[in-house]
Amino acid sequence: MTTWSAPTAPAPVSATVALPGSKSITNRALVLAALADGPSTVDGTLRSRDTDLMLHGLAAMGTGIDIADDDPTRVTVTPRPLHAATVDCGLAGTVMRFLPPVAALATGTVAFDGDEQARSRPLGTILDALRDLGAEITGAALPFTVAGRGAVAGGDVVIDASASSQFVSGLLLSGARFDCGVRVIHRGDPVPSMPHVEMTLSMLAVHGVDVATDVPDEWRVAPGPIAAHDWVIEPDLSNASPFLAAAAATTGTVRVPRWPAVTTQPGAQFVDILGDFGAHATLGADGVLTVVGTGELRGIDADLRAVGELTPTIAALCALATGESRLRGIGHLRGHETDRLAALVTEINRLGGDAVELDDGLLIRPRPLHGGVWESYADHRMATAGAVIGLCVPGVEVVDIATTAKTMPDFPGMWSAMLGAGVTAE
Ligand SMILES: O=C(O)C1=C[C@@H](OP(=O)(O)O)[C@@H](O)[C@H](O)C1
Ligand SMILES: C=C(OP(=O)(O)O)C(=O)O
Repeated sequence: MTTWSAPTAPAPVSATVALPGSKSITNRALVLAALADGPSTVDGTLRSRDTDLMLHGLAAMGTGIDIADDDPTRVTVTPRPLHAATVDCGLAGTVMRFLPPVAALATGTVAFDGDEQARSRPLGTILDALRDLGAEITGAALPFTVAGRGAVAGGDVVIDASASSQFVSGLLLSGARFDCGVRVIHRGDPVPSMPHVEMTLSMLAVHGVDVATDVPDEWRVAPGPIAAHDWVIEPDLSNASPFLAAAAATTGTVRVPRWPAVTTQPGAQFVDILGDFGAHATLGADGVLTVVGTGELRGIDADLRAVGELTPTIAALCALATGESRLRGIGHLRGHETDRLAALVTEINRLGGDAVELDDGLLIRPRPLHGGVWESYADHRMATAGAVIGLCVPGVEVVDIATTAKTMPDFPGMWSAMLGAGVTAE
């Protein structure tokens, strides 16, 4: 077992942190570009495990993928007829939910598999939906195959997307290329991560796809071409969260450049959540977000259904806070990279904390923490949550810090750079 000694912050952090591109925007841009009516260039492409799996999956099915020699984040995508392939999804929800509808448009059988841990992530909903829409699919989870026939009838489909918004996004991203388009009707508990559905809708609109959203929990994608579009990818605001949390946790200052004034990324909502903890944030006219820790770290009561992927960072701050916190609306996190509710409770409590798993969330009470092993469960956000706690608690040993490469190419390097010369590794 290799562990990473999380560095404590000997002084308040003071740093400017430039984040690589958004995972969610990158993987949508790549799918839309592959299905478009001409070549598109994606600038600022996130190059990480999840996005490289998307690049490889699309390339395996026949899409032209050209990476600029002088800039690995500049990718030109040329749509070509899609054919039989093998696709590795790793542990990436966006790959396992966005590519099966693309594969159904291919001519030939596309075989999907992924990490052992990915085989238990919820997937049946979108595979059943594709069957209802005319695709031929074997299996209900990874591994499975899609016998593409070069076309999908499309039409109406009723799904329960309460386990993941990606079921909706996956169907909408390819829906314009189905013969009849697609009408997705959600029936069930509320769809989580709705900003990610908004992200899908706004990116489809940029590609000229007509989607009607006048009926709640229903999305109608008109059939038709997807226009090519050159993208410049925003920085990943969810991956900004551990760095911004560092400012709040150490009474420091962290600046993130290129913070978008308007965005569908759920990470933008972390700014208000930091305010609830007691930190101050300002967005300058130059696009730099500055978060300043005030020394106060209150407990919070928050419904995180819309921003579930921020939970590990938020729970780390809750474990360091002076008051009780209650995090709600996140039962679906049990189907993320790992069961994040169980993982957070186990790891916070192993360090001496007081975390309790609730039906739909977490209750975290203040209790002094001590050093110890922090398991990451192959979950990039569990690993970065351990780093946040380690800023204030000497002796935190994070297992498999390399798993952060799922969505960040060099988290340990960026973390050290943020801490600068004053770093002490315990
Ligand atoms: O569509 C997307 O890019 C994502 C949607 C969300 O998934 P869930 O709706 O499964 O939470 C989010 O948690 C994930 O990190 C990325
Ligand atoms: C839930 C997440 O990822 P995925 O896209 O694999 O679902 C996440 O990044 O927090």
